[in-house]
Amino acid sequence: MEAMNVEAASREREEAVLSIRDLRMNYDGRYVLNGVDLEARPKQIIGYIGPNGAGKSTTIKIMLGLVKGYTGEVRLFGQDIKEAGTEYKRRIGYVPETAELYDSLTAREYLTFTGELYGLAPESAERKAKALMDGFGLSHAIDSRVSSYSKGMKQKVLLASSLLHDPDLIFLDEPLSGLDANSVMVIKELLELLASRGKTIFYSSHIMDVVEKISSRIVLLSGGRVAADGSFEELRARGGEKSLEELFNQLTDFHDHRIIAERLVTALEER
Ligand SMILES: Nc1ncnc2c1ncn2[C@@H]1O[C@H](COP(=O)(O)OP(=O)(O)OP(=O)(O)O)[C@@H](O)[C@H]1O
Repeated sequence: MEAMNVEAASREREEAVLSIRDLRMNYDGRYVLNGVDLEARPKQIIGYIGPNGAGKSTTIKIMLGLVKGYTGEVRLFGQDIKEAGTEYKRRIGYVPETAELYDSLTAREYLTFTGELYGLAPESAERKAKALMDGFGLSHAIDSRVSSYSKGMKQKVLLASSLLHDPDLIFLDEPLSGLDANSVMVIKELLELLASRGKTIFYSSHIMDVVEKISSRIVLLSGGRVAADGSFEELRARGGEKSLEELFNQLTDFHDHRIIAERLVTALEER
């Protein structure tokens, strides 16, 4: 029985697209991540939430190989990223929290360039760039410089650039930032369709009603560890019939919003 459990556990781990064990990271002696355990499988849309400064971006950047110096184990597609070389990065898409687009390029140039970096042939990269820009309602602006784009338009270009090489694992930091309500609906549908086709989507956001609606699983990072992990319904069953915003306050043990707001107003009114 024991042997079977071990076997099943190791098979489960092999199937995981992403597997993190006892991840720790400190900056200047202060532990930001202090024993994070996490696994993700194909078809999951995981909302990664937590207070400001909890270490969400740090976790994502470690998985992308952008932050070194951690301890613990990070496996993507079954391989330890410390031993994996760079090939696995072709299977990853990433939308960073702060965009670093090459503003002097047009969207067509930027997307074709990004596609080529991921190994697409130039004509295939350009065809996909055009299709994605069409899909996002930006075909009219494809030959304009990205520097002239609005915030939401830039966000769409970033989303397009993270998807055009058809990655299996997609990391999104605040993916809906700056998008209007119609665009939010398109992206939500898109993420669901991608997940249904076997992709894994791992995103972090502070917009709780969006997280509540689009995540098949919610992982809450607090105090350097995973403080809650489950579907919204599971978290709700644990915490009472509450909104995700209220559960977030409860799970991070935060109840002082009124007092803090009052202190701020008092400080503003002081002569
Ligand atoms: N390069 C760095 N050097 C020093 N400290 C850092 C560095 N990067 C991040 N930190 C610190 O690590 C902590 C976690 O930062 P991180 O950006 O991962 O948080 P987050 O959960 O993504 O926050 P937010 O929700 O505000 O985006 C913060 O206290 C931050 O100041």
